[in-house]
Amino acid sequence: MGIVLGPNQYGKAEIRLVAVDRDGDRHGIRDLTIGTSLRGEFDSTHHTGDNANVLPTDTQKNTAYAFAKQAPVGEIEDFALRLGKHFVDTQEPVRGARILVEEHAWERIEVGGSGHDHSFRRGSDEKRTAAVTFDGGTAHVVTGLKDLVVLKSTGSEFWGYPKDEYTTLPETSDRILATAVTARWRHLGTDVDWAASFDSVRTTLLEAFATTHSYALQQTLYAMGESVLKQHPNVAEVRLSLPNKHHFRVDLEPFGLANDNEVFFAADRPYGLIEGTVTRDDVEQAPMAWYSTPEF
Ligand SMILES: O=c1[nH]c(=O)c2[nH]c(=O)[nH]c2[nH]1
Repeated sequence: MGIVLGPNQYGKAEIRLVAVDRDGDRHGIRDLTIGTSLRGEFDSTHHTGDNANVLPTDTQKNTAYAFAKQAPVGEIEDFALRLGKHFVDTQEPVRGARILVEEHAWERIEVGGSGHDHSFRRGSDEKRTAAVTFDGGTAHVVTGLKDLVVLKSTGSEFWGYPKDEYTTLPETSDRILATAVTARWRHLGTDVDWAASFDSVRTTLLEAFATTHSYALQQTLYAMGESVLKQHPNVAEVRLSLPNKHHFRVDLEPFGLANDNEVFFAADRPYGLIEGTVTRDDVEQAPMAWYSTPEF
């Protein structure tokens, strides 16, 4: 029986980078959390601790900061592509790079009816994400968003499920449906207007959530993914992770009050977790684009 090293990668996780665009009095601010992971010829360090091929994770972190100084960060997909290509193209033992970026929102503080030049407040928890994989030839770009919290106060049912001796959940034809959307979508190619594409996919996801009369969060998930693929020919597949943020109708009978779906208890855990991929059946799958992507 032999023991061998399996797939491995290494890099710096959660590099916190804030870049201020000081071009003029009206500053811009970009707030990113970046992860780098390198794959390649790293057997020696694992077997003997010979680090001749190991570009330190500290250097990887420094590279992200230096790149943010040398050129505007731009769209996070482009920034990730630049970083990934740099590591593969400049370090001979590095055969592949995976760069993860999460962008945190800041908004200008309103003063006297207009946004202040250099004072900001943190926006919502929603993050825009990019996951770029580059193997020296092909680059895969997976754009996404996280923690987009949405709720429908009606237009959601859940019934017709199997019941056994442990089932207590009452069937319902009217409930609150709420979730925090994590979605990632893989682009075909890299010649994309990332900002416009992101806005359009996000709008599509929200519209599909709002307009689908839901009999299950699973059905809503599929409708959201299908809608993105129908409206975006450049998107090959969509992966969604939807926690079912349960809202339980409070029993007000003890107080002699009817509760016509007006008062709910918002439970934070446990929650149902509905996950799925919606994909075109005529595109080549790209497992490397998703390798070790968080949530999927
Ligand atoms: O939309 C739902 N899907 C489920 O699978 C499920 N399970 C459950 O208890 N409630 C719900 N709701």
